[in-house]
Amino acid sequence: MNIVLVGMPGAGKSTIGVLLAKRVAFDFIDSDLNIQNKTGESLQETMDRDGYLRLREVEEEVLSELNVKNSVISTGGSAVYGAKAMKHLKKDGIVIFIRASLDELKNRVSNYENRGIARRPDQTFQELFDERELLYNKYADLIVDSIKGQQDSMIEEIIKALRARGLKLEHAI
Ligand SMILES: Nc1ncnc2c1ncn2[C@@H]1O[C@H](COP(=O)(O)OP(=O)(O)O)[C@@H](O)[C@H]1O
Ligand SMILES: O=C(O)C1=C[C@@H](OP(=O)(O)O)[C@@H](O)[C@H](O)C1
Ligand SMILES: [Mg+2]
Repeated sequence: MNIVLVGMPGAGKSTIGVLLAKRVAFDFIDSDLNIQNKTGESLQETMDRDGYLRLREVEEEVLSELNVKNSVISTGGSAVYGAKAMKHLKKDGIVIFIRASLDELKNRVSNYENRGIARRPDQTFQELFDERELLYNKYADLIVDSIKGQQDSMIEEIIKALRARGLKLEHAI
């Protein structure tokens, strides 16, 4: 069984993911790095040359090809646009929506224009937030609020919720 983190850019998926993996003695995958490995370039370079839809396409390929167990998978914020990938991840994974407020995200993502977010060029942060909120909720098995400076207690909350769902986590400390 895997633990899959979804949510907006800046929500804390990568930060929480690696800490959580260490806590529960799972492997850790940040799918953004897998994408860069596959393309041999940065996410921004892929998007600059081929557009944001191409980045979403590669992301879906990478996620659909994952064949892992006992792993925490921190996805990129646009992963939920890939229905096939999400179906694949949900087959053997619990999906956790790391939910941050729009205001908190705005503080954390200061460089919205050039941070490599896979979005329509005319789309505002608010519009993107609203569009994606629906998708994160649709795929989430669990929702955990991303509280400023509270990474440790978020991890406690996740472990508690996973155990309540029957996940063994026998090596968790
Ligand atoms: N709970 C939190 N409180 C304060 N800052 C956080 C929290 N979680 C993440 N951050 C910060 O927000 C930024 C984005 O985090 P990151 O893990 O890269 O998010 P994501 O992978 O969801 O885009 C980083 O600078 C990180 O240190
Ligand atoms: O939300 C997005 O469109 C994206 C988020 C990024 O990952 P993080 O969510 O980890 O920042 C990365 O996958 C890519 O730049 C696109
Ligand atoms: Mg990330």
